[in-house]
Amino acid sequence: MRQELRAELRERRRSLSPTERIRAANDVAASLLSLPFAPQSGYVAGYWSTDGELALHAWLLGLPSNVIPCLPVLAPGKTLRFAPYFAGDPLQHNRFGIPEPVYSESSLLTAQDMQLVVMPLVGFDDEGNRLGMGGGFYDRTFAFRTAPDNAPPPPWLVGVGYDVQAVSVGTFNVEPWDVRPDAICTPTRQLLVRSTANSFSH
Ligand SMILES: Nc1nc2c(c(=O)[nH]1)N(C=O)[C@@H](CNc1ccc(C(=O)N[C@@H](CCC(=O)O)C(=O)O)cc1)CN2
Ligand SMILES: Nc1ncnc2c1ncn2[C@@H]1O[C@H](COP(=O)(O)OP(=O)(O)OP(=O)(O)O)[C@@H](O)[C@H]1O
Repeated sequence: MRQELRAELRERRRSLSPTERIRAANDVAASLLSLPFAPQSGYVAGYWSTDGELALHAWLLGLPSNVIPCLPVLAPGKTLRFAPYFAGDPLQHNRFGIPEPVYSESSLLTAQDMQLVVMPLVGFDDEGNRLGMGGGFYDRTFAFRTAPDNAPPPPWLVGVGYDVQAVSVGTFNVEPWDVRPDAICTPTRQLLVRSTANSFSH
């Protein structure tokens, strides 16, 4: 069921016009930069948009100068690590054909090193539940944010997608391993699931 829904939602985001994409990238950048927990220093991670994903270049350009942007890198065990990336740095394709920075093992950063991570959405609902590409990469990488550890942020996790990726609550089942983002930003909405490090919301 998740697979059919993913196919439909991926098709929806691929079919948006260039004008809609440019506007969405600017609006989401403003939304991300205005989050109550937007970091002023440290490492943050975005993603290199593919398959119609909402592009993050406008957000990257607007980051405070003490913030170091990173991109996800495929790591052993179907997890992610992160490598600093600045415009113009060399890239290489991973096994999904998604560009990653050309990195040395020793320069890789872990999930715990990040202040904030933007996670691409395939779908989401009004309770802030997230549907991804289906690899479980983000879920595995940030499993320490869910039971039994329930570690508080950072990293703050923020889902990003277009408004057409919204579905009603119950359209997809939430699984025990699903990591719920702390916020979801779309071009028109900023859904705060949790906005302080101390408060747990359900
Ligand atoms: N831009 C971006 N980068 C990302 C992710 C993402 O969702 N978006 N990821 C988020 O997890 C990780 C990669 N996860 C992925 C999981 C599945 C597929 C994918 O295209 N699967 C194909 C078929 C599988 C295959 O080629 O073996 C498909 O579903 O059609 C791509 C990336 C890390 N980097
Ligand atoms: N913490 C975990 N430990 C082991 N396996 C996991 C974990 N989290 C997810 N998985 C596995 O990953 C698979 C895909 O999970 P799911 O459908 O939730 O992916 P997704 O959140 O859509 O993808 P992604 O996180 O890559 O964007 C599931 O079959 C699940 O068994």
